[in-house]
Amino acid sequence: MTAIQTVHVGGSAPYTVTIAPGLIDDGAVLTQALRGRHLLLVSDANVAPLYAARVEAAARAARPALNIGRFVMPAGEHEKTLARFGECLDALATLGATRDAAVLALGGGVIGDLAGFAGACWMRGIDVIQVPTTLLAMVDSSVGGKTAVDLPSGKNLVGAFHPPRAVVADTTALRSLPDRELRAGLAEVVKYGAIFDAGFLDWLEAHADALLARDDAALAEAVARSCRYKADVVERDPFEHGDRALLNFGHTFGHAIETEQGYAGASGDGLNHGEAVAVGMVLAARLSADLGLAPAADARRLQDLLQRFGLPVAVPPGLPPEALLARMRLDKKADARGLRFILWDAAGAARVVRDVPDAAVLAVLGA
Ligand SMILES: NC(=O)c1ccc[n+]([C@@H]2O[C@H](COP(=O)([O-])OP(=O)(O)OC[C@H]3O[C@@H](n4cnc5c(N)ncnc54)[C@H](O)[C@@H]3O)[C@@H](O)[C@H]2O)c1
Ligand SMILES: O=C(O)C(=O)C[C@@H](O)[C@H](O)[C@H](O)COP(=O)(O)O
Ligand SMILES: [Zn+2]
Repeated sequence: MTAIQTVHVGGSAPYTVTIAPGLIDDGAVLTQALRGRHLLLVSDANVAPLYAARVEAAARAARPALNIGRFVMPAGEHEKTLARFGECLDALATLGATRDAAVLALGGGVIGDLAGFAGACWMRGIDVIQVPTTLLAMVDSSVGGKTAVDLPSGKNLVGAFHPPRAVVADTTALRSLPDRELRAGLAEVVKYGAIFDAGFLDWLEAHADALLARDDAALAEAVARSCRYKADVVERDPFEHGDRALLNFGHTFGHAIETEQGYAGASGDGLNHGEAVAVGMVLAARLSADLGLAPAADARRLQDLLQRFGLPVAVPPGLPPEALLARMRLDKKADARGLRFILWDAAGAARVVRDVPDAAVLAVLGA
């Protein structure tokens, strides 16, 4: 029996992450933050048939007067676009959503980011309830208030910080998740160990088989621990002026790969976000070793763990190092002084590093 777990995210707009089996049918928890009469459920074409009717029924049972609309879009990173964002806003207009309305994001990180951004923009900001259904969304994207859509020129280039009013993670939703997506989520779980806590890497190594076998208790613990790491840093630094940037470990490389591949992860012709981050973390760890900042053994340890989780650890063929470096210059961590990298001094101890020579970056990219 897996118990209910809660993680409090403090700060000026506090909220609770509730993690337990069965929450998709729990109207009281799903609607805990609702203030008005309108709710737009946003989901994708894979998730909606599995869970949307159950969420709607539970919400209606708890709040019979609720006027619920539904916006369902095609699945995949290549759909996290301004055009779909516009359609989501149109759905809010059709619903007649007032300023006390809420958006409920039911799905993975693509839905959470896009619906969250719609919530941030509709009438300059309405409430957002995140109901993550992928491991990646439970451990990372549903928490922290980063919302965005992609442009062809770069990942998450249009977005806003807009914290949710509640996060409701039903761990039984992970049972229908494709294996590939489970592994992608494990990449962001590994990230917390890599940047904050080598002891968590020990735990992941010890529980790798249980996690891959979708053992309920192991998954629930991985979700709750990950949310705690994220809540801690987001609470200290909600707008990424400081150490929240550490959550971007592996992302400067990973985002460049995703963008260069045209966000083709869903079709299998490219890496998805978690996979690209896995490659990026290995490159960041190698770069740290090449620069003499960290032991090469720690990079090998990270690579071994990611491989054990079935994740890619090398740049896919056909992506020229120079093209990836050019993509990285439009990363949100770059500023007028140039690129900033999240590197580490050792496993569990990440930091921001400037003035990394291009040659060293190109070398880990395979030039
Ligand atoms: N805002 C943040 O802080 C943050 C953090 C990490 C990642 N992200 C973003 O999240 C996105 C990646 O999220 P993702 O990995 O969840 O991808 P995703 O949303 O594309 O979901 C992956 C796939 O799983 C399917 N799916 C989702 N839940 C399912 C379930 N329970 N059963 C069956 N199928 C299911 C989806 O339809 C999709 O095909 C990227 O756009 C990334 O940039 C944002
Ligand atoms: O919450 C954060 O902060 C993160 O960086 C989490 C990342 O896993 C996530 O992919 C995020 O969307 C990347 O942010 P970006 O600012 O580089 O787009
Ligand atoms: Zn990420």
